[in-house]
Amino acid sequence: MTSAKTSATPTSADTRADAPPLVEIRGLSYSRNGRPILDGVDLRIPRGKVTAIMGPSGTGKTTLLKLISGQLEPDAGTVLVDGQDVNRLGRKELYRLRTRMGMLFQSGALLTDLDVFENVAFPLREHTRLPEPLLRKLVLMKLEAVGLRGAARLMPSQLSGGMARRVALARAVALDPMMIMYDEPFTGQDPISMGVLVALIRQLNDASGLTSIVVSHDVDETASIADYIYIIANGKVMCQGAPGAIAAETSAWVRQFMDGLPDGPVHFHYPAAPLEQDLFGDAAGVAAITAADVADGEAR
Ligand SMILES: Nc1ncnc2c1ncn2[C@@H]1O[C@H](COP(=O)(O)OP(=O)(O)OP(=O)(O)O)[C@@H](O)[C@H]1O
Repeated sequence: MTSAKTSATPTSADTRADAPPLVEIRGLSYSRNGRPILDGVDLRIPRGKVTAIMGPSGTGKTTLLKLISGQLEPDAGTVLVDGQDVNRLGRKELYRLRTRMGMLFQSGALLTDLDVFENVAFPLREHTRLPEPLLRKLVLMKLEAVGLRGAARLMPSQLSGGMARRVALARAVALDPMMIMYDEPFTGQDPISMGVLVALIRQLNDASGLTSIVVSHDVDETASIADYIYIIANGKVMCQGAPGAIAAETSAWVRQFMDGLPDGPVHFHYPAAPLEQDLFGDAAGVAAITAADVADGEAR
């Protein structure tokens, strides 16, 4: 008799190569005040993996996370999360789905009048009716996972920036979400804290069977833990691939972004008249920069 092969955990079953992605985005467009931010973006976030979304400042990465969590509504396209179209869900269903999405935003401050323990306990008290002894165990386990069980009774004002970010991370995973979205998790961290956070994101992802989306400008750190990278610019996916493939990519645009080169297809200089003309010509030279010059400069 042959026994059917069963997976040890639901997570290992979900991460099969043929499993549908946890997040699937098709033809997503979004504009603000008539200005297109995202323009026909297609993207797949596989289960159990760390997917990085990178791109220049102001290119719509945070906007994309807000569209995934249903905080914003797209002009066109669909966002499927765990098979559910977030823009077709009723309020209650969307709320329920959101409790399964952990978020760690750069500005995700801790509640200053609650200690570390109570900050992590907060979502559990809000969304569950767990008996106190069980809640206590869960909070301590989450704090243990980020290395801060010993800091449970400290107040946020007594924490370093890196510790505060780790407490926020413990709080973000308190409800055991299926996925976690990080928006610039390394900003303002010293190299040691950054190294700790980088390792922690990968560790939490793998140990808890999470799916992680990391939006970051920190190219090397992010590439070091990502399974797959999307680079977004001008409202579109400019490039995508495994970190090795992106590292081997030769396009001038991708090289400028990944290698942090000050000049390239994205210009260092805002379009201007020749320097000699500005310095030694008449003042009209400055006024002579027309809207057409600017448009031409941006198109180059
Ligand atoms: N509330 C808002 N009102 C109007 N415009 C906005 C608002 N929020 C964002 N934008 C604009 O939308 C565009 C995309 O912003 P978004 O924050 O998504 O970019 P980003 O890629 O995350 O940038 P960064 O890397 O600097 O955080 C930017 O041009 C920004 O100015």
